[in-house]
Amino acid sequence: MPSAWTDDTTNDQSANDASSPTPAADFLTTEIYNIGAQPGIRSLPPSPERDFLALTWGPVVYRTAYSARADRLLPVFLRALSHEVQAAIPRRLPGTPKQRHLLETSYACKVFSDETRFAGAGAGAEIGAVRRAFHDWKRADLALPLMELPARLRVCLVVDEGVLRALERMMTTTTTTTQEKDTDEEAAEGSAEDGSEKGSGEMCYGSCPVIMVEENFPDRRRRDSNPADGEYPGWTQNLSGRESVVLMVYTMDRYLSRKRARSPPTPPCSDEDSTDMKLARLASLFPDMALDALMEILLASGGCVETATTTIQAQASLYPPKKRSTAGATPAIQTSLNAHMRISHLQDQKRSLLTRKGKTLHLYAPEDIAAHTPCTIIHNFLPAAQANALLLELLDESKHFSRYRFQLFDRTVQSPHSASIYVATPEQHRQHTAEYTYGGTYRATVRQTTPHLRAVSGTVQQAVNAEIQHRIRTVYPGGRKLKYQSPKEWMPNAAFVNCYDGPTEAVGYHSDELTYLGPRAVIGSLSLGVEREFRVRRIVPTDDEDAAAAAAEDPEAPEDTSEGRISAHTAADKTSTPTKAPIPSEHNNNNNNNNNNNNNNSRKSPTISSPAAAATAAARANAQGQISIHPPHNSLLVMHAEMQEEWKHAIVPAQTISPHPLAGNRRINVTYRWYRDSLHPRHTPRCRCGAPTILRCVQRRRETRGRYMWMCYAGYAPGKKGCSFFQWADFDEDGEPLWDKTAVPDDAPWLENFVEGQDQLEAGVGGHVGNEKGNASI
Ligand SMILES: O=C(O)CCC(=O)C(=O)O
Ligand SMILES: [Fe+2]
Repeated sequence: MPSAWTDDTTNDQSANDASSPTPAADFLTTEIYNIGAQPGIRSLPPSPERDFLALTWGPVVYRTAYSARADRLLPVFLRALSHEVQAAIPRRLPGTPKQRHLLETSYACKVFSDETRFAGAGAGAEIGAVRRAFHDWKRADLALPLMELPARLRVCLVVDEGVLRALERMMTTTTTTTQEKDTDEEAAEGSAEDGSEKGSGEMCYGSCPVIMVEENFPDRRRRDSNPADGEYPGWTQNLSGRESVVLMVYTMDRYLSRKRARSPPTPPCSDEDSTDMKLARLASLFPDMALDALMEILLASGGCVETATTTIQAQASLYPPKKRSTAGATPAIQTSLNAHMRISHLQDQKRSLLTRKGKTLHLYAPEDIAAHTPCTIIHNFLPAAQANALLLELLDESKHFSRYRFQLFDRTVQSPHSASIYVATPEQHRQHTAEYTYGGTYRATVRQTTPHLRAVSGTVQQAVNAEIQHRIRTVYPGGRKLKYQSPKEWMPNAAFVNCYDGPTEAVGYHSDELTYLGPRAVIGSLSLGVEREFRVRRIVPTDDEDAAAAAAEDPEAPEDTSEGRISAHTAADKTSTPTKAPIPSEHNNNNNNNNNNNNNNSRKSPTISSPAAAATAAARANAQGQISIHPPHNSLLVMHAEMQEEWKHAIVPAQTISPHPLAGNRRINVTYRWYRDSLHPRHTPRCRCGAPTILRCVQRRRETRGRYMWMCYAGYAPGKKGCSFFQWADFDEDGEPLWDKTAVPDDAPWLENFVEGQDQLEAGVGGHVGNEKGNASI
């Protein structure tokens, strides 16, 4: 992959330089950075093909000449083409040196070479074989959607005998006559450097013909590409001088050569129906098509059902559906499950069919993620420029991040990534460093929120509230919120920012600490930079496991502790061998009464965890298999109310990563959280060590499953010993703690959120339901 993307982007100047607004930056954004997030491409499983599509630009070439001479000339042609393109970059796509470097190094072409399929399919009628192959590669092999493909997927080049003959003539002429030096200095420099064979390096290839074939898919940005205009679907073919032909394809309004007569405008479609209604009409016309595909076509047709219908019919007649090729597919990876499954209330039952012991199921499509995990994902969440600005801001901030230390059995270890908490005010800063504890200690790195972090939190707040409401309507039993879930509007007032620098940085399986968020907490998680694997696995035992657990000695020991308290590896997860996670020892739940003040001394000390117990717990947690999500740059993952109690999540180490143009090897993740005033440490119980306790939920033991408890966590702080304090925690239906609030003085400062100008949020989906003490959000 492009070496330039591994450049030292810790240098702010270079990172900013890469995003300065120039034609080159514009090109990089539209043709590369945004491509990975395009519908379809973003749903491809990790593969060289996806990297090619998401990280490079350049033409797709079909070779139709297969003689010995062609074998010799094709590499010359490709080198010459690359040379032409490199030479044309500064002319056609001016930009900063960094941008130019990125453009130069991310150029890649893909050559299809298959004598049995393409031999002789050069020009004229036979070009149809190339068209069909090009089309099938995109539609059947890659399963890309119909619309809005990048330029390289709408134009292919054909190298036939004629093209190579012309090239050979030029080479002969060039080597036998006085060399006609390319007027373009850049071209000459490039050719000298590229090591081309003698004679090809300094030729002027501008006059070498190349066959260019365009597929005229409708493009929502071009009214005249509407299929209802009459000429759709169509292909055109050019014999063009090749100088910069590839760049011309990209730069000249995308499709340069098609001189189509403008048809009279399409009669306006009725716009009275809602999108749902239109979608329903399309679905009834094309019952075999997936709803998301229909939605994409509908959007690309400007919301017009008639246009969408014509598009689909034209596609169907030209390219009847072909069985999807499995060649090259990665085993055990599903790109989309929605052909088989739809969201319903039977999630668990369906998931159990999907995930199996020790196996990882990779999900990409948002509807699959929503159906089979406790998360929803929104791709392309922020405007691209805002996401990039936030990323750059946080990359800069990350030099202040720290690794937290925690006790792992008898060792003190560091978190395998760095992080910082962000809050809105100096008062909150004080509270987060001196009052809130995390896994038994105070956090050293707490920082005041940054401009972009703050600006984005309003958007996150709106989206998360909308997703919560949607989840309640479509997934939760009876269309009602879960027991203990807050009915109030979700209002983030702290952000945890993590930085994973390189493939080995990770965070092990954990659930996020509920101590200050309360039961059924929702968290908004924004991913920026490098795409990494976010894995989830369900920890609620199945009936079989219940039976086994009942017979076991240590039925309640969780696999690991709350967030971040896990070893620095998780390679174990990849191989299904047990994770070495610290285990807070079981609290004994035999005492199942509701006495909140009942300290149960029969609980073992939390520090007496052992690697063997961790292994058992990890193996148990692995029994139901795991699901892998791949949040791309600029995606918002909402961890819904069922997540923290019933699932664990991790960022697993990667074997390889695809560098991000701005972030290099780094991934930044922001989790927006809503700290509840009613769970401020001034309220929560203290243990016998005098330390604040943490809130946990019982999952393993059937009799007490779903109950919450306060427990001592001091034993997880480096060098400290904990006590065996344990107390049941009770909440009302809405997750508000049931304790004597009058005992707490009410003059303490309350939490404040980030967002200035609250009015912009009040229009948010789900309505403004009110707020504890009128907080605004982060
Ligand atoms: O980086 C991520 O996506 C997850 C981070 C996380 O789990 C956490 O901060 O608790
Ligand atoms: Fe987490």
